[in-house]
Amino acid sequence: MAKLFRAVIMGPPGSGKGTISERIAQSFGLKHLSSGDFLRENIAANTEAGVLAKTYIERGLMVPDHVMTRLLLPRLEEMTRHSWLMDGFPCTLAQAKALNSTCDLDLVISLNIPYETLKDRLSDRWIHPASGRVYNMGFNPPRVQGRDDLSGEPLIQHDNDQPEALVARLRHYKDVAKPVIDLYKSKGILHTFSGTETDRIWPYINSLLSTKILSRPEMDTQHIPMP
Ligand SMILES: Nc1ncnc2c1ncn2[C@H]1C[C@H](O)[C@@H](COP(=O)(O)OP(=O)(O)OP(=O)(O)O)O1
Ligand SMILES: Nc1nc2c(ncn2[C@@H]2O[C@H](COP(=O)(O)OP(=O)(O)O)[C@@H](O)[C@H]2O)c(=O)[nH]1
Repeated sequence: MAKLFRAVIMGPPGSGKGTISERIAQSFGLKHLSSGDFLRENIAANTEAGVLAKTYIERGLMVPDHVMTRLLLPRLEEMTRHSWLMDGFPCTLAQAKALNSTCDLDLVISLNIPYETLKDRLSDRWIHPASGRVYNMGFNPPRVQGRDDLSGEPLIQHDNDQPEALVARLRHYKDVAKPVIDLYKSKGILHTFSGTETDRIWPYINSLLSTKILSRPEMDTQHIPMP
């Protein structure tokens, strides 16, 4: 059996982690795992960790490391037969160390996007809160303005996506991500991509992954695109 592939995608808010993860999942058959999705599922199901996480998210705060690891690591440990790409975790050194003790990562993608680009994208980001699906009025608009494509429910904007909150969020990202990036650099698995447009970065990520993921048929067949 081909070796399973484990990857992480990192980057500041608005850098395109979710957008690029979806493309990777579609093209390479990896399962796209998202910390935000796990949190939303747990909040909806009223689990102990979900109830706790909600109190932080409602205040616009990061969820504490021990809650994140308690929530995510058992789920990752269960995924013994799937290759996956994790988006949104780890985002602190403590989370990275906890993940390290659970699995060996093959690759880390780090997105390096200029501030002005992040500001423009996020001020135009619309979200379907129940699912976390994201839209951008210029880049990937919903089919019906202001409505989620699948459910038809209204889209919202987050206050913390607006420029006033963004500077603090980016500063926080830089502070907490730096030691994580240094750790993955020292392990020799970090690949950084810089640019202002997802469509221009994507071919480079695509060709990197094409060299790393050789045996697609062994992967989760549900996610393999039809020929
Ligand atoms: N690894 C994590 N550690 C702590 N808190 C987290 C983590 N991942 C997500 N959260 C929390 C903070 C977020 O406000 C909330 C929802 O996450 P997410 O859906 O990734 O949205 P987001 O919009 O804040 O991130 P981004 O702007 O990077 O896409 O969950
Ligand atoms: N204009 C523009 N918007 C983009 C591009 N790539 C992603 N977006 C949008 O920018 C926002 C942030 O992207 P997202 O994937 O949510 O980033 P994340 O916060 O890192 O997960 C979303 O509204 C995307 O639709 C791009 O190349 N150009």
